[in-house]
Amino acid sequence: MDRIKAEVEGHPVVLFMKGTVQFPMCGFSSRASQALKAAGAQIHSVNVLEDPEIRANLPRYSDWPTFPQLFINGELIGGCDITVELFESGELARMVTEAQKPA
Ligand SMILES: N[C@@H](CCC(=O)N[C@@H](CS)C(=O)NCC(=O)O)C(=O)O
Repeated sequence: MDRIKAEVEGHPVVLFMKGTVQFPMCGFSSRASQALKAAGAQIHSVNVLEDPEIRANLPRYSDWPTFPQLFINGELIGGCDITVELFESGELARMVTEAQKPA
């Protein structure tokens, strides 16, 4: 739980996914990472397939059962469907721009 907290609080845009942004291992993770990239996000990704402990505990931390999971500024935004919807409405670009603004 401490490691998950450190990840989500250590970067403005965090995507827990299956595989990597370059080599996604699941269609949902692929779509979410593509939408984030298109929205201009600098994605900090965590490959849950390589980290069974995070894979097992993240759903309890976030109260969200599946992957991918997107966090912006430490807050759960949702999975693939929500990420793509936010991208299509233009809201995702606004959110990542705001989150990545230098302090
Ligand atoms: N509707 C979901 C779809 C995500 C989904 O169904 N993910 C599955 C397949 S990758 C999952 O995480 N299953 C549980 C697991 O693999 O631990 C979304 O918007 O993210």
